[in-house]
Amino acid sequence: MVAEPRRVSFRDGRLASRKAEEAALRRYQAAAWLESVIGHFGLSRCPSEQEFVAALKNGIVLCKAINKIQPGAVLKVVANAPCDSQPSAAFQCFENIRNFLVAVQELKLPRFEASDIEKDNIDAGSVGKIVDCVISMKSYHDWKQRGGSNGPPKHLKSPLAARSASHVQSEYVCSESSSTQKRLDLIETDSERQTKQNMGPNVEEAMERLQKVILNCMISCKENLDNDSLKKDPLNLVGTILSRQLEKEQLEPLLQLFSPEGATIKNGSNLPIESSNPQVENRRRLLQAQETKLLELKTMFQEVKVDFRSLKTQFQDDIIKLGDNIQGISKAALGYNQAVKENRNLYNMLQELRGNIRVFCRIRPLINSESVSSIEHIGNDGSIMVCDPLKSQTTRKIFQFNKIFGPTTTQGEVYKETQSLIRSVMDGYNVCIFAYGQTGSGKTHTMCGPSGGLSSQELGISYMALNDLFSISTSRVDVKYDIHVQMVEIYNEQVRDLLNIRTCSSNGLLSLPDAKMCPVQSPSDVINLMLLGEKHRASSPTAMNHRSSRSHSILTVHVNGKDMSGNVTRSSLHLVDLAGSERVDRSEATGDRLKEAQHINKSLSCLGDVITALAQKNSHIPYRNSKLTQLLQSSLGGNAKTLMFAHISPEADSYLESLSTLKFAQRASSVELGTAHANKESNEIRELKEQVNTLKNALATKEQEKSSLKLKENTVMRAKQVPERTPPRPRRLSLENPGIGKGGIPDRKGSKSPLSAIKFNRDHVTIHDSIDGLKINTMHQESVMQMPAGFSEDPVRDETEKIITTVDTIPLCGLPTAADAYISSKQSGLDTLLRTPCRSRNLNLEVSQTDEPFSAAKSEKMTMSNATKKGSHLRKSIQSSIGKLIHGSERRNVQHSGQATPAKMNSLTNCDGPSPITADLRLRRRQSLTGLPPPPTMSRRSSLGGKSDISAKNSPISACAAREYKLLPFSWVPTIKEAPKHHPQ
Ligand SMILES: Nc1ncnc2c1ncn2[C@@H]1O[C@H](COP(=O)(O)OP(=O)(O)OP(=O)(O)O)[C@@H](O)[C@H]1O
Repeated sequence: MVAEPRRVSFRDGRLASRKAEEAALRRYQAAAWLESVIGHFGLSRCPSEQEFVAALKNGIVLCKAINKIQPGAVLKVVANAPCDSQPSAAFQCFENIRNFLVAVQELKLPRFEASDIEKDNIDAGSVGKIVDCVISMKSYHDWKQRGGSNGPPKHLKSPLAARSASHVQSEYVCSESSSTQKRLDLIETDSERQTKQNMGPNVEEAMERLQKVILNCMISCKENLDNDSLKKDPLNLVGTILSRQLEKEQLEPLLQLFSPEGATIKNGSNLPIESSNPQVENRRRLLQAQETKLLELKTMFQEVKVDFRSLKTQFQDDIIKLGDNIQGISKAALGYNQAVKENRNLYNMLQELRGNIRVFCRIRPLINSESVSSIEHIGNDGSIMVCDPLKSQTTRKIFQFNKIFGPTTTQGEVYKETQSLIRSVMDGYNVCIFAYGQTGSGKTHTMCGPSGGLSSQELGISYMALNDLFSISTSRVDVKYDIHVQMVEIYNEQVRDLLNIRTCSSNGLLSLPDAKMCPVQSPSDVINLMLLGEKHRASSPTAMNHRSSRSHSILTVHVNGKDMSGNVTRSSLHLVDLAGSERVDRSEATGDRLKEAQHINKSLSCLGDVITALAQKNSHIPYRNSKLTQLLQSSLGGNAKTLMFAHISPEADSYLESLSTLKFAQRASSVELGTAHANKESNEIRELKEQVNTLKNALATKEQEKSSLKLKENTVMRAKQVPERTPPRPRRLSLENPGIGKGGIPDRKGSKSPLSAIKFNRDHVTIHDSIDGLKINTMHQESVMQMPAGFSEDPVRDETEKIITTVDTIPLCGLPTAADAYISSKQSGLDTLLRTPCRSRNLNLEVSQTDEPFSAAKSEKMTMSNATKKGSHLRKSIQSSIGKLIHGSERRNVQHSGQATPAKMNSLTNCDGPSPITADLRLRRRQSLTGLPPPPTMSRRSSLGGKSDISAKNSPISACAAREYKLLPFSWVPTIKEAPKHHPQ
């Protein structure tokens, strides 16, 4: 439809300016009223249309105003909602306006449409409606203030409409506009009034609305506003106007209302317009507005959706990247953790190799859960951070140990970490575990469990350790274990047996000879013994602990194992529950308790001194300052594996004690004990020991017999009283003098004999193999905390250890096995045997006679194999040698030497008969003894009588001497090679 060009006349111009004036006047009026009601809201006194609309756009002012005149009209005013481009803000504004309009409607005041105030390009009509609404609110307000008298307020419409309602006095209406108003009043004709009456209240409202619409239409269609047309056919005029307007606004329902018969009024396009209820219409409009809004929102939503999608993609990309990064970081963290773990393992290994005292720290739970803890952090790597929470300015201190157990750690978890150490007892290691810490910090809890608590969860380390030892002993079917238990306490510097109540007498070494050694067969035996021991242990209540141990208790478990092949292990496990250090002011100890506390503190201070001295590697370690340090000496300075549990009370008021414990523990962890050795004894060593023992006994018997023989001989001689004395028998000399002094100890001064050469040889060999084994035994002996001699060791072993200790001091080099053999034999009487022809022990010594450099390993190997193969043969030969020594004559010896055993046949061919070498050696020996050149021929008799050496070649002593020469250092060997030259043949 093409719009008709508008005719602009002078009158139109005047009217427009008038209308503008009117509108402005009303706007000012509305603004002034709003300001008077809600206060200044940023609008000038004479606002432009734009300013006016902008100030009311968010609906806050309007809502506030209507709430003033009708409190609670708008329940929810969305404050501070600038109607910017934000959808949420726009929606809030819309909410305000909508609520306002609903309230206005409820008050039956003229209203405008939400779209009127939201329009970006405002028009006069819309602003006019808003102004009308405000002015009507003002009227309503005035009416209410007047007490609601004189009927319901008349609402002033737009300037023109206001004039038409001429009955209503308006102070703001200028007198100049009266003529115009009069003209406009024609709108409300008599017939109209009649219609209004017929229509009822709804229709009245619809009429009002229609008036408004018409007015707007008239404003925009000014050409029709001449008196004649209005007077002639106002209905027709209005119809025309409306039909035009309808094109624009589609106000069919209103037009239908306007029709007096309710008949259909044709619009410009002659289409029927359906009648409608104004409320429905309002709703429809509202709906439309909302739909529009919804569409906008939909569009916005679509945009947001797109944005969201892109954000989602971006987010997913970021997540993937983040995942990759996290994976990288977690890999690095894993690697780091592994490195830390390896580091710790290596550190622990290093400590183990060095033999450091291992230190575990255990923190007991707070007794009063409301107290403040001084433990700030417990690290997985064995670090602990403490601070004094009672001081505002406190420095944090960090300590590092092998392991930290927090307050929630169970007994089982603690034992798990200790298990490997305890298990090594079964492999022959000495182990010492001691619990240290202030009174009440949980030492007894760790070692023995809580008082009376013997459930599997609560058992202390001691019980669990013994259980474990028993389970290992039953699982190892090839080893037979004997387990014995001792339990003592140090109470006021006295050592007391807890399993057999009496005070142990202590010698200078503070051994426990009197402590009862109880064999145990099962864990229940142990539990019974421990309960007995704990019952006897001194404990009393103090202010710090209701069951304070007043003594140091030491539970020692001795484990002796023997396997099928006869290998033996001996080890011991010391489980020490120290008494706690205490500040007597805090423990409130008096009388006996005070005395106990003094002794406890003194002995712990001595322990501290020992630890410090060990840590500083001092030459003097003050073990003897207290009974405790004396008892722990082997564990602190020996070859044992030692573990210390440092116990901490986490309470803030125990901070100083905790700090002192941590410092002590740190010092202890730096103590290097040296590598621990297993106390293993092989079967071979044991056999050798047995042999030594047998030989010792044989020697003793022989000595006895020899002295009795001598006695007999003297008696016979004395009885015969022969005037011509028989010349002394060199044979006797040869038996008695060389090498053997009184009591079987070789005469070292007789160095002219080949044995002296062996002595020389011995001086140049190194202790090896079996000597080492014996030495280990010595160390073991030292580390067994000097337990009762009767129980732990046999005399032979003691003897052997003495021997080794003596030998140890002699600088030796080369020929280790020879030295070993010599040393063992010399002390046990074997030196005599060395001169006998049937000593398989010498087999290995043959090796040294070759020109090739001596191979220690070869020799060792030979020694081992010989020792194994010829074990029984050795024993036989020793026995026969002893027989010979006691009874044998040279002749028999010669004969005997001729009857070589298979072993001898193999290896001692040179010794078995007269050979050039043996003859030569004999000659040499005789020469060395007599200093005379050897005669060309000598009878055997003369040899014995010292006159002739004929039979010397057949002498077993010579034969043996020949072997002994072969044992001598390399300087002897060339002489042997030269022997054939001097051979009488
Ligand atoms: N890890 C723990 N979990 C639960 N309770 C504990 C723990 N450690 C110690 N306790 C409790 O704390 C109290 C004191 O412990 P305990 O008697 O073992 O200390 P102590 O160091 O041996 O003291 P004292 O040196 O005076 O003998 C006990 O009641 C014990 O049950």
